[in-house]
Amino acid sequence: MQTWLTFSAIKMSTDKMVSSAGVCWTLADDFAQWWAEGEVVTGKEKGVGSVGSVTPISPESTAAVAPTPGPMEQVTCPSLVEEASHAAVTAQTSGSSRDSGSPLFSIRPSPKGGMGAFALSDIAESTVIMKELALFLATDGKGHLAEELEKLSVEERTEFSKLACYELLDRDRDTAIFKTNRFRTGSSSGIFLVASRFNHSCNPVIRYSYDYSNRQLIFSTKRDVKEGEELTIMYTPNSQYLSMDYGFLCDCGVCDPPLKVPVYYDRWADKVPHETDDW
Ligand SMILES: C[S@@+](CC[C@H](N)C(=O)[O-])C[C@H]1O[C@@H](n2cnc3c(N)ncnc32)[C@H](O)[C@@H]1O
Repeated sequence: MQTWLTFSAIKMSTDKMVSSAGVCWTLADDFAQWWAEGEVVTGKEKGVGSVGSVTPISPESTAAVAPTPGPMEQVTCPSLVEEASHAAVTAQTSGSSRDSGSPLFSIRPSPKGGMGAFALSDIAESTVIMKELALFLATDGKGHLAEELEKLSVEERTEFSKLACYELLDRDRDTAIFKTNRFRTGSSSGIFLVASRFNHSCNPVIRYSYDYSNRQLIFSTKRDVKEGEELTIMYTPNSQYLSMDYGFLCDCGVCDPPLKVPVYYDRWADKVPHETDDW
């Protein structure tokens, strides 16, 4: 019998509570920092413009081969549902705001494609369903990803290679996996093995923020969730980038016409953790 990977809500001790100061972060602040530090170096990072009005770069620099998705081989990662990875264990033990130890969600095949996260019970609005440490952080800088991958154990490296991969993002498979799954964590991006399994919706169920103090990605519900519902996040507020950056066309039904893009949005910054509800 197959056992899905499940995630429990564990009561947080006071010292593990996240300070709001640690979570608060804006793209504008961070962009100013990269710019000043000269960390804006390659590919997507070559934003043009000033903080607050970042000019989108052309699709070619992200999906060099073609702007529209062709047939792609989706890594469905069958073994993920049976093995608790390093990050999964971290996610479990990092707890949530709910007192019960019962599982809140499982990772299993999704009708959207590949794997997805699904609620195992009704979950109330504003529940922290997961806190996850990064498997690693890396920039797009030449060689940095390879350097970080070198540091992983064999098991961690295997988990990374099982993640979904939109192959048109890069000829190098590791880089393509990195780009398909990364979350922005300031001047670098992080790979979070469990968070990587959450699919996109333009009307997502989950909001996510990054806690710099504890280096955790925090997922919480935006509204009440019903048992069995897929737990989705928003990768980008502009659905036209989903085909170029992730290889699928959005069929959520709420993004046509496209969602309003806030002025501070930089398309370099897909999957930017945030705290507000304004997109
Ligand atoms: C970060 S992964 C998300 C988890 C992925 N489904 C898996 O199996 O690991 C991103 C990939 O998931 C798929 N995906 C995510 N959201 C989707 C959606 N709303 N509709 C179709 N495919 C989606 C796309 O293939 C995308 O490249």
